Amino acid sequence: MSAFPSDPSPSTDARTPLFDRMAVIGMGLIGGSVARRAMGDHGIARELVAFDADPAARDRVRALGIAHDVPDTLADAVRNADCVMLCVPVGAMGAAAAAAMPHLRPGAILTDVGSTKQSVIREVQPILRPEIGFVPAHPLAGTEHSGPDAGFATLFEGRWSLLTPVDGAAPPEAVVAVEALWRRCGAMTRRMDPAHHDKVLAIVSHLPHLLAFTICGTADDLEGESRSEVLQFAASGFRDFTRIAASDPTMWRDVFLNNRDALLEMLARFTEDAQAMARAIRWGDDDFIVDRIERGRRIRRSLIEIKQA
Ligand SMILES: NC(=O)C1=CN([C@@H]2O[C@H](COP(=O)(O)OP(=O)(O)OC[C@H]3O[C@@H](n4cnc5c(N)ncnc54)[C@H](O)[C@@H]3O)[C@@H](O)[C@H]2O)C=CC1
Ligand SMILES: O=C(O)C(=O)Cc1ccc(O)cc1
Repeated sequence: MSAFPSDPSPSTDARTPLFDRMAVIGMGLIGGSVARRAMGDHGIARELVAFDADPAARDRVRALGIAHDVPDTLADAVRNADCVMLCVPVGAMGAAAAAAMPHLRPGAILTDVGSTKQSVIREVQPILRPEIGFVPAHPLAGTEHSGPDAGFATLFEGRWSLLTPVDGAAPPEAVVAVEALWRRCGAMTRRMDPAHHDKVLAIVSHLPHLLAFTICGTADDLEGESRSEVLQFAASGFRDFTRIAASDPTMWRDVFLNNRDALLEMLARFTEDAQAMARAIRWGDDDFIVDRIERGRRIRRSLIEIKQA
């Protein structure tokens, strides 16, 4: 494995590419965004190869010109790559890693962008060849859109990318190289324990998506006039939920099923808190209600302060 220097700068200047040949597997929102960034001469890869299991997606990637090469097999895409990034739904990570493994060249780095980290590690680690470095990662950036047309090169700018390296799964220089890759995508990086990652993401991302899907379902179940009025008079609160609820079903089914324990724990806590709010409304407990709303406002203000800092 070649030695990669530590690269703390988030600069986007053209420079010596980190990788000679990088392969992106799964050319949807995230893979398509990484590919567009890498094709934009940000010192990421000299050659960007892309593969998607869906032939229509491969054709679209060719038409968009967001990869140097789009082979028809995963084996051809990963062969001779020094970095392979899996950008498929988390439920497909194990199969994609297994399909790639025999064709990876010794010293190659295998990384992923999955929204859950323990499940991906559980599936990839047992099949990892000793001469391959595996560096799990997760960019905290996305939209409700999916597919090859949804990506854009600036998606990761100013956003976090969390790395959850596992002892013995990759040499230190492979972890540094993946950090450098995300910085060249414009992201800030942090290393995190995989179990901790899954707990944090359960509350900041997975539970909010679950709530959005559920509230839209609840509104959709209303009968007659009330149901049509939901759409007619939807104010910004409900609209904000519908944006999140427009996200890809396969991706989110996989996230929920692959972060089951942490998500169910957060859902149980949420349900308890929602019940406490229901009780306060029933009994007219003004102080409790105001206290909860003020907490929400404080969190919103501190988020805006962090963004402006
Ligand atoms: N959408 C988002 O906002 C974010 C998603 N992620 C993670 O990134 C990954 C990709 O998500 P998106 O790009 O949003 O999904 P997407 O649905 O836009 O794209 C996924 C692509 O993977 C392809 N695919 C599925 N199985 C495959 C396989 N076995 N081999 C090759 N290609 C395969 C599909 O045909 C599709 O084109 C997921 O693991 C997701 O959890 C991470 C951060 C944000
Ligand atoms: O669109 C949104 O609101 C998101 O929350 C994007 C997102 C979705 C999944 C992730 O794992 C990370 C970020």
